[in-house]
Amino acid sequence: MTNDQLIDMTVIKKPLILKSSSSKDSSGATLFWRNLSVYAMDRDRKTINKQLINNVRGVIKPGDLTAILGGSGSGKTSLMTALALRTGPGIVVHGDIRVNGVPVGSSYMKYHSGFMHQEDMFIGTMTVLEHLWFMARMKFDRRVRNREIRGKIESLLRDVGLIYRCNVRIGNNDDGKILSGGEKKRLAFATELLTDPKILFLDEPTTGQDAHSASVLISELTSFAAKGRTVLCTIHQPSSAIFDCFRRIILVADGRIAFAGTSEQAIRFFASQGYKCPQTYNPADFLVATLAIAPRDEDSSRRTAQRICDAFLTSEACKEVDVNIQLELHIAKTYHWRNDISCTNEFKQLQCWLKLFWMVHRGFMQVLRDPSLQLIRMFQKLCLATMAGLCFVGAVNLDQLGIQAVQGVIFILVSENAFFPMYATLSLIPQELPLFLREYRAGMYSIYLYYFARILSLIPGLILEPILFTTIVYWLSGLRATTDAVVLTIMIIIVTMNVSTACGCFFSVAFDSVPLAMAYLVPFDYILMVSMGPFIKLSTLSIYVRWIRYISWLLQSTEALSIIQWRGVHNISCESVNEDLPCMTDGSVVLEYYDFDENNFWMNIISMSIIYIAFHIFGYVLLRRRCKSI
Ligand SMILES: Nc1ncnc2c1ncn2[C@@H]1O[C@H](COP(=O)(O)OP(=O)(O)OP(=O)(O)O)[C@@H](O)[C@H]1O
Repeated sequence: MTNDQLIDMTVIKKPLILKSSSSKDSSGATLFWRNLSVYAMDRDRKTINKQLINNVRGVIKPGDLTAILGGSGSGKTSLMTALALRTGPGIVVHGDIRVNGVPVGSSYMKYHSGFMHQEDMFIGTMTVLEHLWFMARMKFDRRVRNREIRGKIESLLRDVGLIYRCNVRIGNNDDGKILSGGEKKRLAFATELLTDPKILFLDEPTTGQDAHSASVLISELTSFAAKGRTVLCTIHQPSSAIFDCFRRIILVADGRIAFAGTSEQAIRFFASQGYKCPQTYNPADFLVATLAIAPRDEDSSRRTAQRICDAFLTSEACKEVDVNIQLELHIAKTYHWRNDISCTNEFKQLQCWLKLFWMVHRGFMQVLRDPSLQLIRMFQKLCLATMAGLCFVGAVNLDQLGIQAVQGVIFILVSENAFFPMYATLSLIPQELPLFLREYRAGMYSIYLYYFARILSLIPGLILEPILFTTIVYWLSGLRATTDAVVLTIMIIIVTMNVSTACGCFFSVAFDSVPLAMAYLVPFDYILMVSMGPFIKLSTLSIYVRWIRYISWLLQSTEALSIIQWRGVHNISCESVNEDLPCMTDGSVVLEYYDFDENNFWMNIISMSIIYIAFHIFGYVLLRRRCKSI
């Protein structure tokens, strides 16, 4: 879909009823919490490392734009992620979090709330439109038609001012066509608005934006809240104009609530505690500065903050919070219809295979559009294949020296299509893990779908590359010129490359970083390489590494390729050989010399396939474990 198509698209006459994950129930959501504490656990997950939030309560209502304010490290993000039920595994939340008086779980929040994170994460190679389209497909009910999705995306792009940037790539840093930091924030905002969530959480939405863009975003939030949505955001140093837009504020200091209510109430409350905001001061700055823990005067500023938090507990504003909570509980008991908040059953997720399609599509675009990865890689393959092939021009003959040349070409074919892809895949998971975890935790897809989609999107490259490389080397070196031999050689090299990539995937999941994965992979590769065949007779391998025979796909690949070249060859000449040296006139003798068995051909292919599946199964299991533990 082009920009023009999108802009000129016929306006849909009847009102859109988008069956997003949250739009089925149009009633508002009053979120309240009581006795809420949040703890960060130690690595062992048994002992508490730090209390992030200390026994707090509060209410936010539909229609209100509420801001959580506080100094850096005061606990704003911890409070908001706890309320959104999106804390990581190392965080424990204790307390009562309810919507419309009913306790809610993370699945409710997944379906009915949006969460805009402080750090934007996008796939830089996608355009704005492609990104929103992908998100819509993943988040919308499957009954929503494409036309409706287009309409929704168009109106959102207009609202956030990105309509004329819809075909621009989101970009990373090194490519000319990229969105600015502020535009990325607006895109992240539009992404969350796609599903029209009942509750919207935003962590520092204005960070990185100029004053004008920040005000535009806040006014967008105000209009979104005005539609009966509940909006809660954390914010750092808002300007006076932005501060005035917040219907209610929650001030946080050292994990406690220092105030909750309107900004006017806050200023009056602080004045009553002896902290009067000067006329010319930005009230937000004043309130945050009063509560901030000054590094040079930590004890005294901490005492001040604690005193204000204690005073808030006996204030009128706190009583108002309590009254509101009691009222919500009473309404929930009296009007049972309001309790029907678990309408997620009606939501029909996109079918697995369609999700897989969109994820593979995104993966393809990532691979295809990454010039650093694709073009350079193909060019490199082409050059390497030509150079390697040229080294063997005229050397592959049916004589004693030719035997060495054939085994040399086989070594080049196997090693070049094994080691490079293996190392190239090592960065795959560490690079993508943060985005994947975010999307997985937002309930967009399952772990197995992600893993499967990622493998599928790599496969075209893993077929094209070996075909290109093998064809050039095969032709230049002049290996056995029968169709069978060429096709089988290409097939085995494709399998070899795929197994190597599966091994790379496994190591990339197993270790947190690329250097750590390399530290383990390099010695493993040495063993694989030494036991490939050309360097040592397999029967003389030390007993400690003899097992490698069963798991070394490099050895199995070398054996299969050697069988292709030497099976049925009976006329190797001995003319150029010194009379004292043995002469191998038959292909079967050559295979024997390397301890290869002619009957192992299909067994090798089956073994390589089993190793491929095993690496991916282990990779998937480890990825699952990592997702549950990070
Ligand atoms: N997982 C954790 N383990 C230990 N300490 C943590 C953890 N998460 C947060 N903290 C600490 O808890 C405190 C509150 O963190 P939080 O991110 O909620 O603050 P914040 O008010 O959002 O800060 P900022 O405005 O700088 O983002 C900080 O001192 C932080 O270092």
